[in-house]
Amino acid sequence: MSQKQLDSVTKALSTYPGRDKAIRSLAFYLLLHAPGSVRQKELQALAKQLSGCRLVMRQFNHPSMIKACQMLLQTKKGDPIEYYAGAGVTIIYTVYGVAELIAWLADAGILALDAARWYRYCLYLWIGGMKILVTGAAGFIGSHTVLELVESGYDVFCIDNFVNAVADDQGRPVSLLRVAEITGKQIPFEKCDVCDINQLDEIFKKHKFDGLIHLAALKAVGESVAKPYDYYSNNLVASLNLIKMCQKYGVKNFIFSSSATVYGPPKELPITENSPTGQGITNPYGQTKYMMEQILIDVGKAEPDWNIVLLRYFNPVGAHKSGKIGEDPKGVPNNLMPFVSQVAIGKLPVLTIYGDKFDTPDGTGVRDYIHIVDLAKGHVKALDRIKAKGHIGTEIYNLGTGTGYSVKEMVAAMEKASGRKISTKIGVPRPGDVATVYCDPALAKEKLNWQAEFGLDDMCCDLWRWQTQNPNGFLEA
Ligand SMILES: CC(=O)N[C@H]1[C@@H](OP(=O)(O)OP(=O)(O)OC[C@H]2O[C@@H](n3ccc(=O)[nH]c3=O)[C@H](O)[C@@H]2O)O[C@H](CO)[C@H](O)[C@@H]1O
Repeated sequence: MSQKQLDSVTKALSTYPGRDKAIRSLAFYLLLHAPGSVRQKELQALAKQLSGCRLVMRQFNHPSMIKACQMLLQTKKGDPIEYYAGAGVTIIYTVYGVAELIAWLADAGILALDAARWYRYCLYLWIGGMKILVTGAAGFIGSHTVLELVESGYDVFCIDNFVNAVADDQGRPVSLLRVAEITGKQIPFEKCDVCDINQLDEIFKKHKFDGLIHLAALKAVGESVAKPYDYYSNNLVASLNLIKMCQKYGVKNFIFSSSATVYGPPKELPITENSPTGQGITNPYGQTKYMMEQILIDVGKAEPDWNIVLLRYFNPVGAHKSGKIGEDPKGVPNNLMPFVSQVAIGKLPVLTIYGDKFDTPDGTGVRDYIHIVDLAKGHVKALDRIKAKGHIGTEIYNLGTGTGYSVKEMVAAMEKASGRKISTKIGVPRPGDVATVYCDPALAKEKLNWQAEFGLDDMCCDLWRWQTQNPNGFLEA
């Protein structure tokens, strides 16, 4: 190539207005979506080459970058708006360039870092962080979800009314303070009851949310039977208020925390998203989840430009591997695993197994237990999908592992993780309990590129670490 040709190529590359945005975006798109593709290997190789190509092309921009910096220095005294705008853009590009270089070096095996994560950071820098309102943020699912959101580059704003969370002496949520400790980032929080529409309005007025994750709800199955009014009014009013605020302030991305309970007693196994819902739900808590699904599905039809994702959780257990956040039930736990770990640590004397005559291999109930961190990541993936696609309408996903374990298997796994004997006795079946529940998580794998990564041992070891490091939950903080 002659010098003249080289000069014109260099000039074209450094002045092309879109520069390599298209290549870069395509590379990230392929990296994020290739795992579900049949031509996964080829696509990933192509993505790597495109990304490498981007780095090479960047070199051509160096002279123009230097010139831009010179111009920036010259405009300093003249026009402050031009100066600060220029400085802002230069800083963003520099941060982006460094993140991308790290991603590429990790991808090439030169740096021992998680390349996918660094590519994701680039993507977030490029598109800009989305600001997500998280309701019920200080709870078990909330705190883990906030942590994963922050780690993935999302901006969060957290609200909680402390109905099921612990505050320190200054009224701050202890779980989210721990999340701040783990992530090294501040977690913005305001105490708010989602049923208080005026307070909610103030919050929506102050912040420009790009989406929300609605987790705030009363959730004790037995209590809901005793206090149906509280459950219907709290869970439904809270959700309706949020829908109203979203309409008023133009927030169009709504992730809702639903539950496997909407399927009622399963008619088929594994349960898919197309399995029938709403039949045989035995308690008001489950009914509120089902009703909210119906309401959101209708809102999705009336607001075609909204994105609504209904996440049907199976049985979340475990804790973050740091041992700093975990499930902190008030009083005697209703769910199996918090009960089991409290027996293991000696806070409770014995676990009553609710029936051993079910039609299962060992006679005890079988459930699809999922590690809380996997569950939390499902929310991030739902937002990633909205971000990547722009518009998805209303979608529903099962978040489970697809594997069922019995009560006896769970107790044995916890004995192994804790190294302690867990006393059990056989009781009568709990009203409404069914023999076996587990899901088919294939749709979430296909569309969200999400699947549970942690197994039974991780669930029990992480739960045990949380339990031993925090024998009284968040109270001693
Ligand atoms: C019908 C229903 O709405 N179920 C809720 C309940 O599911 P599950 O009833 O599936 O969860 P769970 O943790 O209460 O029980 C799991 C299994 O352990 C058994 N067990 C439980 C406690 C105990 O002290 N002894 C014992 O043997 C129980 O019979 C079942 O076979 O909790 C989930 C959260 O994790 C969801 O909120 C579900 O919506």
